Amino acid sequence: MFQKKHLTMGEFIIANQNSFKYTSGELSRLLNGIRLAAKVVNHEVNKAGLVDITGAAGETNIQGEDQQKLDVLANEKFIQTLKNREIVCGIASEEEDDFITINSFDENHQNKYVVLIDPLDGSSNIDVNVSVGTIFSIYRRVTPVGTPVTMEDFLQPGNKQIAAGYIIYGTSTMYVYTTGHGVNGFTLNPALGTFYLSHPNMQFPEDGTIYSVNEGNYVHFPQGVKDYIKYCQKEEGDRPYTSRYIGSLVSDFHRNMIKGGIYMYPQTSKAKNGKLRLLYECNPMAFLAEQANGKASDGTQRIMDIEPTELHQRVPFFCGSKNMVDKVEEFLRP
Ligand SMILES: O=P(O)(O)OC[C@H]1O[C@](O)(COP(=O)(O)O)[C@@H](O)[C@@H]1O
Ligand SMILES: [Mg+2]
Ligand SMILES: [Mg+2]
Repeated sequence: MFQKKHLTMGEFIIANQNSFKYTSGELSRLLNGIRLAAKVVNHEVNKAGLVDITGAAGETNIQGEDQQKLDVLANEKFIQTLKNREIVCGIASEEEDDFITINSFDENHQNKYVVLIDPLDGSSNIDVNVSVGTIFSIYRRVTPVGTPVTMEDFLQPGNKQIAAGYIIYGTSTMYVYTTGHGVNGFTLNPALGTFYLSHPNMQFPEDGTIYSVNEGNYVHFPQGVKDYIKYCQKEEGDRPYTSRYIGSLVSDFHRNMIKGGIYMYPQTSKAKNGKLRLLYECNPMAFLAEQANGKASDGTQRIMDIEPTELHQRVPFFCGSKNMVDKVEEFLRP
């Protein structure tokens, strides 16, 4: 993998597209399409508060959540940009009840890729100027080219992903992705509008000292999670660990990947599958975690081996430094 620092993202994609099994330039164009939409959304996010793009949009999505104006705007920008790139045959989004079929310009369903997207992650942080993100997951279709895309193309296990990544709109804007050859991070130079390779070959430290969980739900957690949190807080060895929870999955994951830590969104007595969505939150973050020497599980099994059954299904999520995820699985074992 060619990872010379300060390469532009465009140069990096071209330099490395031969490491990709189906090299035809289509995946490169798809990754570049996401980069374009990310810049448009970044521009909007940066002026949140100045112009009327904060607050609720007045609609609820299929999850029963109030859609924020930026959820809707980001959803539109990514869908429009991907539609125009003549590569995608279908898109599924957190903000769309059902998947969207995208036909090729020649009307013969020639496109090969499906994209699953969380257009704006960390919606509860939009209005309070805390970092948010976008998460994406890419698969090759399983139904034959020349036919319309079907649900089967979206309900693939995470271990079939060909690429995944996120954009973080934070103190700087970064694009972090994998195509199954490690994880690389690119930082946007806002003056030039160009992403540069700033974080080559990102790796989770095997051990960490940060745990990220919404402790406000503590009383509703399974006993094993409660015991693990107590373990993190115990004065012993390199503990107590530090509690850090931003409330944006992308941002908590990003920090933990750099510093070493674990992010948890467990099941609760109120939500037996937790909150996070398997297809466009947990699978892409799990692919990145594993490619960065980390680990992701639902407490008992590998996230990427879960056979999906629904577009918006939720799963408990434990993700981060390998030894920390092993430890919480130990506490969760009956
Ligand atoms: O407020 P809670 O219940 O702790 O949930 C926070 C979690 O929910 C999310 O906001 C869910 O994602 P969306 O904002 O895309 O719906 C995660 O980013 C975050 O980690
Ligand atoms: Mg999300
Ligand atoms: Mg979202």
